[in-house]
Amino acid sequence: MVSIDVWNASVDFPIFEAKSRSLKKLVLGKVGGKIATETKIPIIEALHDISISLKEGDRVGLVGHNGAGKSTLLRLLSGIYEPTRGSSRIVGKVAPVFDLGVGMDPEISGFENIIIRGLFLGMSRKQMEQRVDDIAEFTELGDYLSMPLRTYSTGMRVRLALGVVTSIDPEILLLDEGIGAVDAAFLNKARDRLVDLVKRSGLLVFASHSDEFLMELCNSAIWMDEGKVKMHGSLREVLTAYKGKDPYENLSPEMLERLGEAPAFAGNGGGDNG
Ligand SMILES: Nc1ncnc2c1ncn2[C@@H]1O[C@H](COP(=O)(O)OP(=O)(O)OP(=O)(O)O)[C@@H](O)[C@H]1O
Repeated sequence: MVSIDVWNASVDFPIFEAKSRSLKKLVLGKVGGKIATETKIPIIEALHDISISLKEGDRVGLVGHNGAGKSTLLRLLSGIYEPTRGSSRIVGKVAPVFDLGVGMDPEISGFENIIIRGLFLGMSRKQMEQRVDDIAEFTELGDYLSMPLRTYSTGMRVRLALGVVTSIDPEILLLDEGIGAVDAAFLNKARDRLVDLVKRSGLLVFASHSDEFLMELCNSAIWMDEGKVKMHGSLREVLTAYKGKDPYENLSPEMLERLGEAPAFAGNGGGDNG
C-alpha cells in the first residue's frame, strides 16, 4: 500500500545573494510565500507547518494562487525536498512529472528519449521497449522519431513527453500543471490516456489552475495559501470555497458526459451532480 505522510513540515529557502533591504518591500506583495527579513539572510518560507496524510486511492487536486506553495509541496511529497522542520514519510515509488521536458536529451533520437524518460520515471528498459510502438503511434511523429530531439518544435516535444508520461504505471503520481499548457486538439487526444494513467496509479496529487482537469482527475483537494494548508476536503467543497462559486453548476453537456466516470462522481466527495 502506498502512502504519504507529512508532519508539521516547513520548507525554507534562504536567499544568500539578496539584499534584505530591497526585499523588505516585497513583504507587502500579495503573491508568494512569506519573506522573513529579521535574519541577516532573507528567508522565503515556502511551506509552513504542513500536516497531510494521503493513502492509496487518493486523487488530490492542489489549488492556490501563484506562489502559494503548490510546486514546493509537490517536491516535498516526492522526497525531492526534505522538510526544513518537521518530518515526512513516503511509502511507494514516486513518478514526479513536474516539467515535461526534464530527462530529455536533445542530441539523441525521439525513440531513445522515450526509453530514457521512461527509466527516469521508474520504468524498466524492457517495459519501455514493449511500449515504444504504442507511444510512437500516439505521438504521430512518424519518421521524426528517428531524428535527434533538437530538430523538434516545442509542440512535437510535448507530444513525445506526453506519450511517455501517459504510458507509465506509477505507484505515486505527482503532476504539476505544465500538462495543461498543451495544444488543445492534442490535449483532447491525450485526455483519455491521462484519465487511464490516473486510474492505474496508486495515489495522485495534481497541481492545476484548470477546474476542468481537476474535476476530471481528482476527488479531493488541498487549497494552499501563503505556504499553508487553508482547506483540505472534497474537490467540490474546496473549489467552491476557493473560487467563491460552485464549479459543478452550469457544466456543459459535453463536460457532464466526460465527468460521468470521473473519480469525484464515481465515489466519495464529488457532490450530487452525477
Ligand atoms: N528554489 C526556490 N528558491 C527560492 N524561493 C523559492 C524557490 N522555489 C519556490 N520559492 C518560493 O516559494 C513560494 C512558493 O512557490 P511555489 O513555486 O511552490 O508556488 P506555486 O503555488 O507552485 O505557484 P504557481 O502557481 O505560480 O506555480 C514562492 O514565494 C516562491 O517565490
